[in-house]
Parts: sequence; C-alpha cells; structure tokens
Amino acid sequence: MDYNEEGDGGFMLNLTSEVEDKKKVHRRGGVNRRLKRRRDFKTGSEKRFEASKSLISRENDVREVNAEDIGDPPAKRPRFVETTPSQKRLGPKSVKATTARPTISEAARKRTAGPVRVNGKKACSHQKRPSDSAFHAELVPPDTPPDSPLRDPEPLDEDTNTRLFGGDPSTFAGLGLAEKIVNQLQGSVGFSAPTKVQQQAIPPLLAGRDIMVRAETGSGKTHAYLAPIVSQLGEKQPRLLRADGTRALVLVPTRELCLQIVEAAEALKRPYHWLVAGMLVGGENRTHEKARLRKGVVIMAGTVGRLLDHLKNTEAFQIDQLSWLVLDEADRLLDMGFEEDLAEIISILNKKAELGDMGSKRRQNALLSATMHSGLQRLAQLSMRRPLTIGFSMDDARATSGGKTARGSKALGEEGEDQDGGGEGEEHHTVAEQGVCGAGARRAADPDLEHVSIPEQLRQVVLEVPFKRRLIGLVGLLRHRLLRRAKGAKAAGVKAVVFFSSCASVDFHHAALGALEAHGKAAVPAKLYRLHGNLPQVERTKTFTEFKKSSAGILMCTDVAARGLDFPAVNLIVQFDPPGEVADYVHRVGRTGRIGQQGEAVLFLQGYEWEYVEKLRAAGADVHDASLAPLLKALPELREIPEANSRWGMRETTSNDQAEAMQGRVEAAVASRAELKQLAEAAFLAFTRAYAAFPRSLRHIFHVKQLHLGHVACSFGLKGQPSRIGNAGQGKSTKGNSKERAKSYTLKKENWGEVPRGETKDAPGSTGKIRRGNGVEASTGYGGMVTSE
Ligand SMILES: Nc1ncnc2c1ncn2[C@@H]1O[C@H](COP(=O)(O)OP(=O)(O)OP(=O)(O)O)[C@@H](O)[C@H]1O
Repeated sequence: MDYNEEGDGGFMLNLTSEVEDKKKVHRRGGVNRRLKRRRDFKTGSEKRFEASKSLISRENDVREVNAEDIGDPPAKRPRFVETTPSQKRLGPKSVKATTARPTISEAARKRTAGPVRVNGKKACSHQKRPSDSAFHAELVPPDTPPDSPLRDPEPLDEDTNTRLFGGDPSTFAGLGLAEKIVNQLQGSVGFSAPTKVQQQAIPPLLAGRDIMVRAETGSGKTHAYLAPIVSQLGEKQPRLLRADGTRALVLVPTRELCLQIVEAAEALKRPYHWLVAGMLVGGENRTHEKARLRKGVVIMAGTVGRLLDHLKNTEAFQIDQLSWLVLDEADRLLDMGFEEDLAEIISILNKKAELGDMGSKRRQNALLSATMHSGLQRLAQLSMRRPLTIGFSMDDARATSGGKTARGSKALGEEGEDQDGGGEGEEHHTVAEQGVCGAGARRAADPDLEHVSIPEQLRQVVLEVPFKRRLIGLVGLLRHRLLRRAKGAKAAGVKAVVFFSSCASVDFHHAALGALEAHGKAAVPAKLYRLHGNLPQVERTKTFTEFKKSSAGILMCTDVAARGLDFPAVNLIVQFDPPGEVADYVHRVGRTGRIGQQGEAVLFLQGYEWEYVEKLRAAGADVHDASLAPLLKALPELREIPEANSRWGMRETTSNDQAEAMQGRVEAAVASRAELKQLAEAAFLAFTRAYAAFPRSLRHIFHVKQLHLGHVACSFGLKGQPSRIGNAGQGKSTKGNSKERAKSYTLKKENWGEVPRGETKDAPGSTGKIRRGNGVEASTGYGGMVTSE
C-alpha cells in the first residue's frame, strides 16, 4: 500500500508501489494533478468545509488497517506499529507479512518532519498501545489544551489492552463487551456469535478508536457500533441518568432507519434499564420532542434536518458531553445532499464539546457505509481523528473478478423449485476473500469503476420486460413465486419488496394490484403494503412495523426503503423501475440475502437499457439473464372474456394471450374508474420525470428521449399518452396534491373483468423540476416537482 503524498488522506488514493504500467502511473499523475487543482480552486461548499474544519484544531489522518487484522487469533495478531523504511522499500507485502498494522500516512510523516518516533525511539511491533497515543501527540498542534476533547483518548490501560488483544474474536465475550451485553446478545437478542464486521469493529471502538467501516448489506453493522456504545454507557459509574444529557448520537438518512436503530438499542440496553434511548425525526411533533430533550435522552438516533433544527433552536438539548457520534449509511447522507448540514452539525458539536466538561475524554466517531462515496473522506476529515478503516481500500477496486461471466440466458420461471444459490451451468467467478466484505463478496473487474460487494448467496436476475408487459409481468412474477412457494415444501411464504421510482407509481401499482381479480379471487393473493415519503408519518411507521413483523407480503416502495432497513426474511426484491447508480442497485438488492440467508433480486429493464447490466457486471455484480415468458404462464386464464375468445378461436391459449387478456382488464378498469385513472396518470407523469433525472453518468443508457410515451402509458393501463402531458408549465406543483392523493385514495375491490372499457382523458398538468434521492435536479419539460422519497 502506498499513500497519497499530497496529504489528502490515505484511502482516497491508495496507489500501489507495484504500479509499473504506464496507465497506472499516468492515473497517479492525473489524480495528483486533480488534487492540486482541488487545493487551488476550492468550491464554495469546500470553503465552508474548510472553515468548519478549522474549528477542529487538530490534524486528521486517515489510517488503514487490514480487515483481517483485528479479528485474528491472538498468536498471529499484529500490534500497532509504523512501517519501517525497509518495509516501505519492499512494498505492501512485506508490511503485511510482518507487521500488518495501520501505518501513518505519508502526509502526516511530512508534517511531523522525519520518521515517526515514540519517546524518541522508532516504534516497533511490541510497543504497547500508549505509543500510539504518543505519536499522535506530535500531530496535535502544541497549543491544544491538555484537557481538550479533541486530544488523544487516554492511553489504554493493561486491562483494556488485554481485553482488546487477548480475547477470542469469535465470541462476543472475547471482543471485550461487558458481561451483561454479552448475555443480552446471546440471550434475548438471539445472536450466537459476532459477525465478521462486528469482530473487526467492536474491539477498536471499545479501545477508544474512531473507525470507518465499509461492509456489505446485511452484515450486522448496526450492532457493530451499538454493542460497544451500550456496553460502555451502561457500565459507567455512577449510572448515567437522563439529566446527564445525550451521550451517543446516531445520524441516519431516513425516519424508518431511525426507528429501527432505536428498537435495536432498546433490545440491547435492557440490562441497563436506566439508559434512555429516543429519536428525533422529521414529521414528528417538535414540541413533544423538545419536552423529551428537556428530560434528557442518553442514546439518540436522528435524521439530519431535525437534529440540526434542535441543535440550533432547543436550548434544553444537552449534548456538550457527547461521547459517541455515528454516521450510519454515510454515503446515503451525502447522496441526499446533507454534506453542508453534516458539517454544520459537527461544528456545533465540536463547539459544545469545548464548552462541556469532558475532562481528558474525547468524542469517538464511527462512519459506516455499504458502498463507496467520494465525499466519505471529506466527512472523515471533518469529524474523525485518525480513524481505523475497515473494509475501505482502493486495493479492492484494483482486484479483478477473473473469469467471472454471467451464464447464458435461462428462463426465470424454469429455475425449478430451488432458486437458492448458483445452479448448474453457472461459470464460476473468482471469489476474493475480502475480510469484512465477506467471503465471496464480488470484486470489480474494471479498476475505474466502483466495485460492489453483494452477498454471494443473493441470486441476481435481470428480465427484459417491454413497457406494454411491465404491469402484467410484475403480476406474473409475483404469482409465479407465490404459486411455487405454495406448492413447494418451503414453509415461508413470499416476502417481497418492489421498488418504484416515484411515490405516485407506488400508489398506482398498490391500488391496481390490490383491485385486480380473476375468477373472484385476488390476482396477486398476498397482503400488499406501500411505503413512500408522501405518506403521513403515522402510516409510514405502521407499515414499516407491520411488514417487519410479517412472515409474508409484498411491500411496494420508493428508495425510502432501499437503505439500511432490515426486514427479516425478505426473499424477493423486484426493481420494477431501474435504480440509479450502481450503489443504489446494491442497497436495493441488499434488502434480501441478509446475514447469510438466501435471497433473489429481479431487475426489470427495457432492451435498449441493457448496457446497465454490463455496468453492473463490470462492477462485479453477478447478474443472470432470464426470460419473461414462463412467468406470464403463471397469469390466471381469462378465457371467459368473449372478445378474447372470438379473437383466439379454437387454438390453445398462449402465455401471450393470457397477458393480453389481463392487460385488457387493467386498461378497462383504468379507463372506467376515475380514481384509478387519476393515479395512473400521475404515475405516468412521475415515471417520465424520474426517467429524465438519471445521473449524468447513466443518461446515455436511460435517456428520456428513448421512451416511447405511448408504450409507457400502456404500462400504467392507459390506452394512450395523456394528452396534456406536453403542456409543460401549465399546472401546479403536484407535491401537495400527491400527498393528498396518497392519504385519500381507497379503492373497493371489484372484478375487473366486468368493468366496461372506456376512453382515457387528459392527465393533470404540473410544473417544475425533478429531484431524485441523490439530490440531482433535472428539468423535464413536463413540469412539476416530484421527489422520489
Ligand atoms: N451477530 C449476529 N448474529 C446473528 N444475526 C445478527 C448478528 N448481528 C446482526 N444480526 C442481524 O442481521 C441483520 C442485519 O443486520 P444490520 O441491519 O445491522 O445489517 P447492515 O450491515 O447494517 O445492513 P445494511 O447495510 O443493509 O444497513 C439484522 O436482522 C440483525 O438483527
């Protein structure tokens, strides 16, 4: 491993010392030049960052630790040590073989002038942890007060050191957690042993370290930080009371994730009943929250906007003795455009910490993510001090997936009973043991691409579904899986999450599938749920809780459910509308195949969008092609429709006939029922807007000009493109309206076969821009403001 010589932090630029080919040398030159340009020309937001960074009067230095280091058995475990000059000459392998511990960055070396020394001597492998603290002292500006919370943590005492390095990492007790927490984890929480990421993250957190963790979805990141937090706060003497104020703060992107974290904390802290956990989220009553803050909440989870609001406006919010700050789903926080808000939060917290009475203690910071984001390093520099990095490495991006290719097209419906795992005919890809990212996590083939890490047991499938078959294709897929589960020996039913690009699309499909019947029964015989950002908070929370508890059902949602949400036993993910960046794909599919369980993820695409599959494969996703036809066979036979019978005559019904008949029913219902039609038109409009808002890097694949609007309309049961669509800027913003629609619509179940066909009329007009989840705005020409969450 080599370091960024320009001092911009280790993990952003980890060019290998073995780089010999011109391309890589050129890239390094390019990156260095870019870094220089970045320093010379800072953007407004970067300048603001710099300003708030100056509040942290200390040097930051991102350090890296090999994923396997922390979890190794005691005998082999390396100690904290600096890279010696000879190791540097010999390259990264020599460092790994001897003392594969984190090394201080070249930048920090330059700043501290000369080799790193501890008490005047070169650091060596048997140095005790106090040495680590000592060499950091050289990095802290001399005028930093000795009791500043920004200074080093207290040196580890013998006891902590033994606990950190002496235990068996394959058990919770061996990681150094308090006995009560160990019993709680193994008892009522029900975990028998720590996951890999927990093995690697818990010891350094207990030892007072800042950490950055990147680990695949469903790998147990939440407990990797919650367990040490609860363990330390719970063991504090005298006991921490509400009046002591907030000691741990977890920032997350969505309200549901907040709720999930608070629930997990509640379960974990049961042996410490005096610890109070709570949350601050948008959509809740501010006055109630203020009252709770006045009483005090020790472990707090919050969304960015609401937290910032309380930090600025609620005097009773006691946070000057904060010991833990966690940024969970940090990449998503950045995607959502919260970088400046986070900077402001961190600067307020730092100011308050300076005023507070923390003695020699300092705040510990943890940053967790399942995918990479260029802004993570900025965030780390802003909030952390020499974090250990787990699972973050540019080496990953260099690794290739060798002979991995997708197997040839195989019909999705012909997979047989057991969909789990690979299957015959699949060519094996090279699996790189990646420590925290899990055995079998897949690597990127193209070093310029972000590499993805998807659980091996998660089966990924892509289906080409033309617009006129999309709605029916979804019905076919869900019926196929439901029938197969019902017939098979599998006890569990289908628990599926279907992703759409807009709230309006969720509403329409939820209504349409709920009302679609055949032979007097529901065409999709499953409980349907919906979740999106325009729903009232009460309904969001209710749906989230119910779906979490249920063993079967179909959740139709926007990307509001894509990150971090842990719905146990989800066995099918359908990406009905394509995701954005590859990272979005990873998070969506990551709602299944969690913690070693089996799962299946199906992506719907148009033929002309196939380049996206290549992009996924190049990033290391093991995506298989499948065919729609067998799924359509699972549609109910609707031969009772006279019109259809006369058209088909005496020949045998094909799956296409069934699809046509079902599509006919949908169109008839949409045409004849005003409420459904309104939902369909709004969904059509929102779909086209969302399609126009793909990030620039994907616009050549998903370009709005490629859309055949007549076919798109067909996918919403509309018999033609709504005529007022072209009248850009004619109407009002749809945001408020869609909220109203989401609240108000209810559709009675009817047999759609008996609904007469009707004519479609105009769609509601609207004006504005599109905002996708990643904060990207795009003008569509159609108008209206639509948020995808
Ligand atoms: N040690 C463990 N043993 C068994 N199950 C565990 C363990 N740790 C966590 N889990 C369970 O694994 C599931 C996934 O955990 P978690 O939600 O923390 O994953 P994650 O890595 O944060 O995923 P994402 O990136 O999607 O947010 C949860 O249901 C959690 O309760």
